[in-house]
Amino acid sequence: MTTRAGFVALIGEPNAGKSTLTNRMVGAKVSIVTHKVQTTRTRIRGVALEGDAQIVFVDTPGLFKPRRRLDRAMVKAAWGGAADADIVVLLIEAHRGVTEGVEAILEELDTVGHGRPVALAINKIDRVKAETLLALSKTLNERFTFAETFMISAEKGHGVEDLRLWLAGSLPEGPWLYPEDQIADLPMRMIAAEMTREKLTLRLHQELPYQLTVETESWDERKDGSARIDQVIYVSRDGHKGILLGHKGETVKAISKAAREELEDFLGRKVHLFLQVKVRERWQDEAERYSEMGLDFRDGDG
Ligand SMILES: Nc1nc2c(ncn2[C@@H]2O[C@H](COP(=O)(O)OP(=O)(O)OP(=O)(O)O)[C@@H](O)[C@H]2O)c(=O)[nH]1
Repeated sequence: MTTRAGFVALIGEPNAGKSTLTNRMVGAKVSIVTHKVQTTRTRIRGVALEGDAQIVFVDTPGLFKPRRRLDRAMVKAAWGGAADADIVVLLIEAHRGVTEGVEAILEELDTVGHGRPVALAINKIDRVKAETLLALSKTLNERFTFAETFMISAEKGHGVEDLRLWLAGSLPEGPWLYPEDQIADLPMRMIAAEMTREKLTLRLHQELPYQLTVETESWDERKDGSARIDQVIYVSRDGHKGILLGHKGETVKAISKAAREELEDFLGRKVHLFLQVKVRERWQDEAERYSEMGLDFRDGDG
């Protein structure tokens, strides 16, 4: 049997739907999805099987103009993902069209995309009329030579199957890169930290979710089959700690409960989750925090 395998990098502006698409392709929740932008910090890979092909998705952080060290490291990781991939898929939001951000990505693609197929996936087609969609596709195809164009709704699933089939057929021939039952190569402790961060993002308002980071400190398998997971939430100010804890610790308790339930669902067994909030004024300047997120601290040098 001839097998195919390779890496597919999903790139696009923050909120384009990269995580949603990865999850739909993989069929399991490996990358966190929220309504807030820039939720993906690490290069999360999901592995999908399609016939004889194994498609490894690199779900990159959204591309945006970096200002802070953390932002710069995230954008660097995103372009790094695209440069290493066999195929690049550019995700565009149908209702937003060719924004300044999209224009900047296209310019960068002229160099990075060189030599590998770049497919265009216009996402969120459920939000626009057919005429708008066709006009957008025409404009984009005049601007860049895409290998193929797909109109999809990552959320509703429209067009996703076509994209997956095309990717499977376009990957290079070769042995599979991961064991068949593996859906993500992120260490479980990192996935667990991402799940807690997702709950924090959903629960807290405005800037706060961007001012914190979550790390899994320890993971103990217990004799009764359950797991004890200890996580630390780093915030940069005392005030943030107060908001996070809430009245009588109610906020953090609710977050912990939601994260635990999702972890139990994911692992299919009982979980004891312990969250601790620590104030670390300059966590964004600490190299160790970056490696925990799968980022390179030096990439933030600007
Ligand atoms: N209407 C509609 N909404 C969608 C579709 N796909 C994704 N979304 C929504 O768009 C928002 C962003 O989706 P994500 O998958 O988190 O986007 P992302 O590109 O991974 O975002 P970052 O991680 O911030 O870069 C979420 O609220 C999704 O539910 C779609 O096909 N239609």
